[in-house]
Amino acid sequence: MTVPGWFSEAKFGVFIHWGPYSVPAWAEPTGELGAVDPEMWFAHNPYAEWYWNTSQIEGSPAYEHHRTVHGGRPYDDFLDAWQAESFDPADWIELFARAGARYVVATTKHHDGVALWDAPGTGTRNTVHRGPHRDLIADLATAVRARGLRFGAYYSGGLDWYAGRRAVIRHEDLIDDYGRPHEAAYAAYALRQVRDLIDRYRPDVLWNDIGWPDAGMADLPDLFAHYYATVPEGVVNDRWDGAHADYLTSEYQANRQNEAAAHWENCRGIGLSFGFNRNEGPEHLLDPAAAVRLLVDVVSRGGNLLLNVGPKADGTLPGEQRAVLEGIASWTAAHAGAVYATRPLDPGAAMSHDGTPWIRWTRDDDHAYAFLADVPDSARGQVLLKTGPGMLDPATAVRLDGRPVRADAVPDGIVVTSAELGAPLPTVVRFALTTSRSVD
Ligand SMILES: CC(=O)NC[C@H]1N[C@@H](C)[C@@H](O)[C@@H](O)[C@@H]1O
Repeated sequence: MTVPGWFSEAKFGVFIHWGPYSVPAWAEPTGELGAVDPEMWFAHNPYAEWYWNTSQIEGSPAYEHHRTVHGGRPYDDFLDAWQAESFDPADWIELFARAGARYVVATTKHHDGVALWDAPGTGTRNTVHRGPHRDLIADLATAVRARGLRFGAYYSGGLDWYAGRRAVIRHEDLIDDYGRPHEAAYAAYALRQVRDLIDRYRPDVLWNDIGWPDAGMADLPDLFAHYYATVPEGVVNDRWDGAHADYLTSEYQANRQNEAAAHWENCRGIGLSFGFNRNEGPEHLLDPAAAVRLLVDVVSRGGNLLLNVGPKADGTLPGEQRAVLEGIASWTAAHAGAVYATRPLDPGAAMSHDGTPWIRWTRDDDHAYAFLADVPDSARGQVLLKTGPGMLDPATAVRLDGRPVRADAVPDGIVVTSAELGAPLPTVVRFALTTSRSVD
C-alpha cells in the first residue's frame, strides 16, 4: 500500500455530499456511525443523504415526515426542486483552502443514483438536464484546481437505488447484503460511469463507496490500470470489496481498526450527517476546537481527516458549518507548520495524553511539535510533557502563536510553563529534536 507524497502530506481534505436529498435535508440526529445500535440505524438513519431509503421505512419518523410534509411525493421531485441558485464554487473552495484543506472529494453519484454530471446511461436523470442544470462536477473540479487543491470523486459503486435493485434497506436486509445490485448490467453501467469520470475530470482521488458489483469485479484491474495511466499521482481508496486499496478508510467510529494502516483517512461530517440535515443543532456539530483536535489527533497517528460539509439545496453552505471551517482556518493560520508534511513522533519519544491536559505530538525532520489543550487552571500554566531522555532540547521551545513559553528538563520529561495554555483550541510548542538521538 503506497500513496504519492501529496496525499500523505495533505493531512486534511473536505468532503462534499450534495444531491436531491439536500432539498428535504431531513434526518434524525441519532448518533455517530459505530455508536448507534445497528437495529436502530436504518429506520432512524442520521445520514440525511439516505432520505429516500429512510422515508420508505413504514413507521419511521422519516416516513411520517415525508408523508405529512412532502405528501409522499416521488423522490425525483426533489431533483427538479434542487435549483442551486446561489451556488458559487469559488466561494466554497476559498473557505476550504483557508481552513487548510489540501484536497476536496465531491459526490458524483450517491446511493440515489443521481449523477452530478452528464453521466452515460443516466439519460436526463442528472444535474445537467434537471434541477441545477449544471455540470456540478466540472464546476467543482475547476474551482478546486484553480485554488491549487486536489480534486477527488466520490462514487457509490455498491449501492444505486435507481439503476441497481431498489430494495428498501432495513436492518434485516443486511442479511442479503444491503439489497446491493450485483448483476452484469449494473456492473457495466457503473464501470462506464467511473471510466467517464476518469476521462473527463482526472480525479486525484477515486473514492468508491459500499463496494463493487460481483459481476464487475473482473473489470477492476483494467479500470485501475486505466486510472493510474490517466492520473499518475492518483489515489484509490479501500471500498472496492477488497479488489485494491492505496489507503484504508474509517468513518466516524466505524472501521477504526483501519487506522493502524500505514496510510489511512478518517471521514465524518461536521455533524452526524453527510448531507445537510436541518434537524441538526449546535449540540450535534463539532465546534472549531473539537474539529481541530480531531484533525490533530488523526495527523498525530499518521492519518488524513476528510471532514464533510453538506451544502443546502440553494448552493450555500450552512452558517454553522461555515463557522466551524472559519474556526479551523484561524487556528491553522498560525499552526500549519505543525500539521502539514509532518509524521507521527516515535511513540518512545513522547507520550500523548487523552485526558486533561490533552496532549498530541507530530514531528518533521528537525522538530517535534507538542499540542496542548484543556490545561486546567489548577495547573497554573504548567504542563509536564513525558518525553524520552535527551530527545528534545527544552532551550529551543517556541510557541507557534508567538506567546512566551518556558521549558525545563525534569527527570521524566519537560515542564512547559506558559500563560493562556488552557484554551480548548490546542496551543503548539515546537522543540528542536536533539541530534544526539534518532527518534525513528
Ligand atoms: C462504512 C460505509 O460503508 N459507509 C457508507 C457511507 N459512506 C459515507 C461517506 C456516506 O456517503 C454515506 O451516505 C454512505 O452510506
